[in-house]
Amino acid sequence: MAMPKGNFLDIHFVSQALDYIQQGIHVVDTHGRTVLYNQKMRVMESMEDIDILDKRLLEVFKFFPDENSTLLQALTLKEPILNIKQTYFNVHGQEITTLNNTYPIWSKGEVVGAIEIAQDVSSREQLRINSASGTAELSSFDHWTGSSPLIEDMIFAGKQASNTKSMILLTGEAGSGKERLAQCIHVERGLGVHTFYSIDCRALTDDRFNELLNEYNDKKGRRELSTLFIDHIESLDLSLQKQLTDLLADWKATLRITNSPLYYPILTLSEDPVDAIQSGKLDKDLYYTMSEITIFVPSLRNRKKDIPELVTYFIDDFNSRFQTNIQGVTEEIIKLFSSYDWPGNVRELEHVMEASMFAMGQETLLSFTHLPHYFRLKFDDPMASKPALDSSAFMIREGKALQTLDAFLREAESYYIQKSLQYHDYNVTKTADALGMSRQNLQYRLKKNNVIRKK
Ligand SMILES: Nc1ncnc2c1ncn2[C@@H]1O[C@H](COP(=O)(O)OP(=O)(O)OP(=O)(O)O)[C@@H](O)[C@H]1O
Repeated sequence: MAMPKGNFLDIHFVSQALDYIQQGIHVVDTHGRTVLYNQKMRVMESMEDIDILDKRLLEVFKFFPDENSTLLQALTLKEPILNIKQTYFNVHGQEITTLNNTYPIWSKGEVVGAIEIAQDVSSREQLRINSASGTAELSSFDHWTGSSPLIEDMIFAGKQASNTKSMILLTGEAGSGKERLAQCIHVERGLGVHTFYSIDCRALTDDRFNELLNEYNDKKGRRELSTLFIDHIESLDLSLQKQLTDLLADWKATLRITNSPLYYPILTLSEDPVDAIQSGKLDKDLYYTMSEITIFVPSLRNRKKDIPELVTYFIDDFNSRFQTNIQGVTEEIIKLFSSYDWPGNVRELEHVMEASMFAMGQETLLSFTHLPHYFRLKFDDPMASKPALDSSAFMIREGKALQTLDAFLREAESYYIQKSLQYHDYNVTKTADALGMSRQNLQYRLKKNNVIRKK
């Protein structure tokens, strides 16, 4: 490749240029850490830079046990891996299918990284049958993990709803367990393991939505009752929401006449319906049509009593998947987990547990040092859940082990940005100006560093 004159071919230059390419581009270094990730890839994998940059692939994506990432294969085999279709899951548990051409990158006779050029084929496979992993297992109320009062109320409401023929709306934050609850209701209704169909509305076009509904009609046939689980309604275009309103209104009208549904719709919203209507994301008529029975799935921060039970559940689950024998976690971990707010809910806890167990050697008790690096950074002091604001807090402290330079620099960055924001009365434009960066860059850093933005 011809090199331009001057000093402008830096990583930001390259990354901006890659954003114009209509195929997903993902570049990792020799450790499998992401160094470049273009706009198309962000859309295909529903991820932001902050979720992925500088992180190892296996910290971020989950692959089936017998499949390895094509990027990691290209790194270890030191040869191109061509035309491979790969299905995997992002940190939010979303299933992604891509068709990849992956190449090692060489410098001075050594492999220094790998580049993947990917095409999205998930949209062709958005009608999932059964659970995300494609296995025959569905969750049931008999094995629900968590028994806090809010969960008891939710299970009670779920069981009552299962006794009706009505459509059901599940609301709750991302990762709180809505799909899991939908599966429990399906099982409680006595429906078969292969009759739980799900459509994820994120990134669906008009045509694709209709195609999926037709595919569903073809697949479900007329013999066995099924659930049609429509996930993330708020992501549908308003015109599609109108279509969905009509479909659900027809469904209700048929039920009134025949008193026996052809299928059971269960829908989800990951936002507060009132906020979503006010912000113009959710059609009011759709909301009224689908909200006959609404069940709220509580966020993990409002039911921290469930954390020890969930931790034990994930240890057992990953022990059996990874063939390990981890016995438990230290008390410090439970205290620390209970002091944290879990914005990504149970899914975030699941990922933290998975990454921590992955990092363990022969030890049988999971402790602070096993937690993923990015997660440890949130807890300068294992008992604190907010980044330090006192200038002395991120300096060298007596009786405390030195942190790595990388961790120190991140902390310093977070501290300096926070102070600058306070100084400029939380005005992002003025702060960005003063710090000599674009507004967009500052916003990215605010997110990256979990900086608190309001007084
Ligand atoms: N009670 C639970 N016990 C064990 N695992 C759970 C529980 N609740 C949720 N999970 C796990 O957490 C992850 C997120 O759950 P789920 O997909 O049901 O959430 P969601 O609310 O539908 O998320 P999203 O809105 O992002 O689609 C899944 O891997 C799920 O298996």
